[in-house]
Amino acid sequence: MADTILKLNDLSFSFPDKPVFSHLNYNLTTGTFLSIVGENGVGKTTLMRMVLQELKPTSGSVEFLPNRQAVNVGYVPQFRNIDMEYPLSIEDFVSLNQAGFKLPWRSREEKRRVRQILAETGLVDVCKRPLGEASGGEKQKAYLAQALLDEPNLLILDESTASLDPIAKNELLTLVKQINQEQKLTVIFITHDIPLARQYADSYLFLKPNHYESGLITDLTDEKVGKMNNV
Ligand SMILES: Nc1ncnc2c1ncn2[C@@H]1O[C@H](COP(=O)(O)OP(=O)(O)OP(=O)(O)O)[C@@H](O)[C@H]1O
Repeated sequence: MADTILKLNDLSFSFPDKPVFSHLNYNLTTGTFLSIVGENGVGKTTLMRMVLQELKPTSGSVEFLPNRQAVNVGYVPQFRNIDMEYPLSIEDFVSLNQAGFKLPWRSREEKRRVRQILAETGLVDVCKRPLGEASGGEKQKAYLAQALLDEPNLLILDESTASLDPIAKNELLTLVKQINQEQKLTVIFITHDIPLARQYADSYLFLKPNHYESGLITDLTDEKVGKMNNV
């Protein structure tokens, strides 16, 4: 039987003035590309904040398997524009996630690892460019590379493709899908874009206020999306 990396056990969460979701149960299998979908404000980011252990469940639990230490979570945020004057190059920005990062005293091994990640993410040719001058797609790849440098086995993409053009969206997700398949990296992709989820994900978790549904992405038909939107 396939291994589970993350379990949501009867998970409920409320802010003091707002219940967000209740009694959520989900088993995430190692190596799955899961898409979490649902309208604005339904609680997708709140759920990820619990996985990142920034928020504590009101009841229930988030369980990492086989144990907390075995799961290294990487996080790629939503696209944020970076000031043109931002001083670091793409390479130095990616290196920020390296333990003991001290420019320019990185060890040979640390430099080799950064080079390897830059190659994996297709950033070698632009790595000396100031991050502020990079395109939107290159900036998101730099965030991805930064997250991958720490060798996560669970990667969260939190609306990371929102506001990218279709070519950059597909480039980023093709790259993530390739790493997901080659290295069995488990991926949680939060998005509003159901066609994009269908193109790349294996499974879905659809959140609605007081309701959720999950399954294989092939079962997320237009009819089901319509039904979910009317719940
Ligand atoms: N710190 C907070 N205090 C109170 N309410 C909050 C707080 N943070 C978020 N909320 C509310 O909790 C609900 C869930 O927010 P969340 O950001 O998780 O939704 P989301 O599904 O990620 O939305 P979006 O797709 O717009 O990013 C929203 O109604 C939001 O306004």
